[in-house]
Amino acid sequence: MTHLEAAARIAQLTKEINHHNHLYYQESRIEISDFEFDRLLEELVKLEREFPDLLKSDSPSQRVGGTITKEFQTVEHEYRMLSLGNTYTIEELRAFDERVVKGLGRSDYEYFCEMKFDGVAISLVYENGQLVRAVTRGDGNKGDDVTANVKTIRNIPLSIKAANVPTKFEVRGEIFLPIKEFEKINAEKEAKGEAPMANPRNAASGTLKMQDSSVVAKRRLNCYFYQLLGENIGVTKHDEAIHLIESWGFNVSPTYKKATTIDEVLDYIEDWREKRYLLPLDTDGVVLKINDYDQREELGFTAKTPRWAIAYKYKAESAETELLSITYQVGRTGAITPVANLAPVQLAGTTVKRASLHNANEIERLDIHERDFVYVEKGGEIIPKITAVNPVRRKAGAPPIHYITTCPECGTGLVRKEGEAKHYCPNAVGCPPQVLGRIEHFVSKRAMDIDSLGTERIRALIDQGFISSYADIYDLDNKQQELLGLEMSQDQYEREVSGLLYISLEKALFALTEGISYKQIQDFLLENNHLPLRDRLRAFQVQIRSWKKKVPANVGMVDFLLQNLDSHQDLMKVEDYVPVAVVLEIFLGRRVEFDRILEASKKHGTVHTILLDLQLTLPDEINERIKKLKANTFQEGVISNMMEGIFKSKEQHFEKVLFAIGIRNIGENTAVLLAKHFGSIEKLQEATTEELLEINGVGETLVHSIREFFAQPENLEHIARLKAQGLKFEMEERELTQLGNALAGKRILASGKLQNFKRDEIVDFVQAHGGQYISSVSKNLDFIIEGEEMGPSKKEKAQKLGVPLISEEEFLRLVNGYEKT
Ligand SMILES: NC(=O)c1ccc[n+]([C@@H]2O[C@H](COP(=O)([O-])OP(=O)(O)OC[C@H]3O[C@@H](n4cnc5c(N)ncnc54)[C@H](O)[C@@H]3O)[C@@H](O)[C@H]2O)c1
Ligand SMILES: [Zn+2]
Repeated sequence: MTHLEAAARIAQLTKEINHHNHLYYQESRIEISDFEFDRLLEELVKLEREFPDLLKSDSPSQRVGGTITKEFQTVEHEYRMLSLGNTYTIEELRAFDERVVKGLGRSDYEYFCEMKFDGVAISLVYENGQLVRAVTRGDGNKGDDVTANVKTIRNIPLSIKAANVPTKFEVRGEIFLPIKEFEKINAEKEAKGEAPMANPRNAASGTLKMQDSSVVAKRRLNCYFYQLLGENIGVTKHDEAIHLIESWGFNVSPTYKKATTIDEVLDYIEDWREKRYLLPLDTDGVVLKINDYDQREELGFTAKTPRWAIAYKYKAESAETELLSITYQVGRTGAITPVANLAPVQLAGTTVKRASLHNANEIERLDIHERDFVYVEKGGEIIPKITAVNPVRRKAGAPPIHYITTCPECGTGLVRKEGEAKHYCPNAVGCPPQVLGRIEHFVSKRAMDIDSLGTERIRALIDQGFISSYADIYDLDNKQQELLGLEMSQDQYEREVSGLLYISLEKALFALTEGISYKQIQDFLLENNHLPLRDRLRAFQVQIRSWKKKVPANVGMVDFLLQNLDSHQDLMKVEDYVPVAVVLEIFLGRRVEFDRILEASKKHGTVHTILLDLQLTLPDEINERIKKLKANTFQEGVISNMMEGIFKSKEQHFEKVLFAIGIRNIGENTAVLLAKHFGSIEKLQEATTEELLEINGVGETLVHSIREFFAQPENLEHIARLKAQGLKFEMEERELTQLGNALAGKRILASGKLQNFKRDEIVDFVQAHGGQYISSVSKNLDFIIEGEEMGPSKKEKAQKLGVPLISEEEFLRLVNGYEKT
């Protein structure tokens, strides 16, 4: 490589690495795996070594990757927080060991092996036994002061009472989100239709940088400690330090081990290669450190890493498998997510059947064709990822995958907003998962608060055609009769391509027989599932005889089923299922022609709705039998409970209704602001852009959302219907004091001139959001809002007392940010 080529490549690598560092540390996101990232960095280091004159002091090879964010106070570290050199190969580990021998001039040293925890580095400073500061690694020299957030982590000791505690010391460790917790949060996010978080590490770093500690407290972050620093701390070896901090109450992972040779280190690495998946957190390797502090000092440091420690990183496991198909999921906000269905393959201790594909760009980038063999990898992410296609195994003539252009749920043409990678279904009012999302929001606690309408019930009502918008909820009152017996779940049904509805064989046999439990039938069918359908039914008759359960009646009913199946042979297409029409014919055959039953079973999704369509009056005995075909059904208690909740919700105040109708970007607090300001939905609808922008916290985006909402005729129709039902679309005469809880428990003072508030307005505003306004500077304050021309003496006092100052803008973001979470 020529000097010129090297210079160009170095510039390119620098740009790329800086980009990934920014994503990783600033935005808690990744676009490439750690392995790919480390390869880029390695290439850069190699080039810089070859062409030393091209090494710049601000090269990413010379700096610790993180940076400082402006939302937090910046604090200088007393001892620099460094990176670790890392390697993915055993050879390089041995080379490291040889360098240690050379550096020390002898080989009587010990290694201390620890797992490399994949979280966020943190430094805690204690003075006189009290936690005084928690700071992120930042750029290694300076970091963000995140003390308030760290204090919410339960197993971090706020004060330490022990005899041997030095007056001042620092401990370092890794903050992480336990995998279980991560999965729980993601499940909740998914249920709300929000984008899930990519992996526990990103989730932990994102959480740690939140502005509102009360939200941080709800996420159960945890921490493992692995370093003690300070003057006169009374230990000379790392293992002693670990035991000491453990005795002071710091959480230490019990996975550490001492080793006297590099071979013992390699054993440790092998030992944990698979076992690490059983740990409660993600780990990405092993760190080995020289145990003795004097020896560490002898070895010293490079610009960004110690020479006495190194990380061995496990390379993400990869496996090859066949792509079977791609499913396109529609989220509750209309976002489309493609998911690859794979031939099952073993990977990192689990069986993988699905992998995420993110978006259309990703499919294009990978150049996936139908039925390709693909490589899947489990990196930092919980859901495995397709990393590449194996072109050698591509089937001749396999067409490339074309991204869908219409919504798989409702058929509407998909759109893609500028600058966004995802496609969306724009049919917010008619697309079933979006309708579900909107109705869930409408009935939620902080909106109309109808808790008797849970997700499963809403889904049942939508699927069976009883509601298709939130306005329909208030018409259910007139349909109570039809709701009786509505099926909650439709798991026992299957629909065949022609549209015909099938029901599971066990449900059918359960309804046709008497005195035999559902469990007995299931067990019998499972044991005999090697037999073809007709033989299985005959065997079942033999079984009924040996059970001696109502033999003539039960055997006779199974005979009916066999006969009916014979006469409708053309309908039998789904394994382990029988056509609903064929079963119903046995019960209803004398009352209605088969063709009508058949037609109805093509139109409807449940036995309940088929029967409503047929409009028959049936004797109780038959009704009881048919009921056994259904899954959980709506009973009178459930219905009256639902109706009561719906009726009561009409009392909800205007601001709740305004929040409930789901205008994009209107959160709970904004709804209150708008309701208070305009007083009625008409006034809001008529408001000019200028009038809207005058309100604190209303920006262009919100104005656009409001316009968009009122431009849709369906929304206007829904509002008209809700109004007719008596919902409140205007403010009542009453004192409005409580706006929200964003500042709950916070003690706040504002100083200097504020842009958005007059003196008494800010007091009201703080109180209305649950905070307490304090009139003088004291150490009890959580923070001070720093206005223009804040008095210097006040400022000095605040800084002395360690009370954080935040700008007015940050303060507003705090209140509004809370609203959005
Ligand atoms: N995929 C991407 O886009 C991307 C971007 C930037 C960085 N990265 C990855 O992140 C890593 C970041 O590098 P880095 O400079 O933060 O160093 P590092 O994470 O490789 O190593 C240093 C850090 O390890 C942590 N650590 C965990 N367990 C430890 C233990 N037992 N003892 C000591 N430290 C322990 C500490 O937080 C320490 O700060 C790189 O290896 C790279 O793979 C990836
Ligand atoms: Zn759709």
